[in-house]
Amino acid sequence: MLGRVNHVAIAVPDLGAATASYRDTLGARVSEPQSLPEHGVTVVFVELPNTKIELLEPLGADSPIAAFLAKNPAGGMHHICYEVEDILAARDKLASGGARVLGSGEPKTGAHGKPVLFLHPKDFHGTLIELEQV
Ligand SMILES: CC[C@H](C(=O)O)C(=O)SCCNC(=O)CCNC(=O)[C@H](O)C(C)(C)COP(=O)(O)OP(=O)(O)OC[C@H]1O[C@@H](n2cnc3c(N)ncnc32)[C@H](O)[C@@H]1OP(=O)(O)O
Ligand SMILES: [Co+2]
Repeated sequence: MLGRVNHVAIAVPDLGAATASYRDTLGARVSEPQSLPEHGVTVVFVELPNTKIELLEPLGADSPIAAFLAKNPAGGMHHICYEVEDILAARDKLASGGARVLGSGEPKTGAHGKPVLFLHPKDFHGTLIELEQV
């Protein structure tokens, strides 16, 4: 079911500072910020040879990462995104096995313009999983 790791996400309190750290201190190429109000975050992507790092900060009052940052005020690893060929088939297989698909259960369009879903961290060893159809 799982394909490549599309990205590893780090939630941060200050996207500008995190962008400068990756660009200037670590010498990485970082994309322009993307505001995603339907997801309650603003993101940038750090482009690496074999995957990406998504840096994300809360956007709006109801950001799904607000509670995470309240518990981790300096920021922290937030989720890992795996690529799948058929997100609906993956969803149905996982849900039939008892995994909790977050939100409405219907894929939403993610930062790359592709359908994405999230799986509850408590069902996967304390790790929030994002699936992205490629
Ligand atoms: C899609 C656009 C973009 C892209 O890549 O294209 C993105 O990736 S956007 C990313 C932001 N969006 C999301 O994260 C959507 C899915 N997330 C959620 O629905 C919530 O964050 C949720 C339900 C995972 C957690 O919400 P919240 O923290 O408000 O709820 P709880 O406090 O009840 O948490 C329950 C339980 O889970 C633990 N938790 C929370 N977040 C994480 C995490 N990132 N990794 C691991 N564990 C997490 C939390 O500590 C609670 O544990 P407990 O032991 O009960 O205290
Ligand atoms: Co993501």
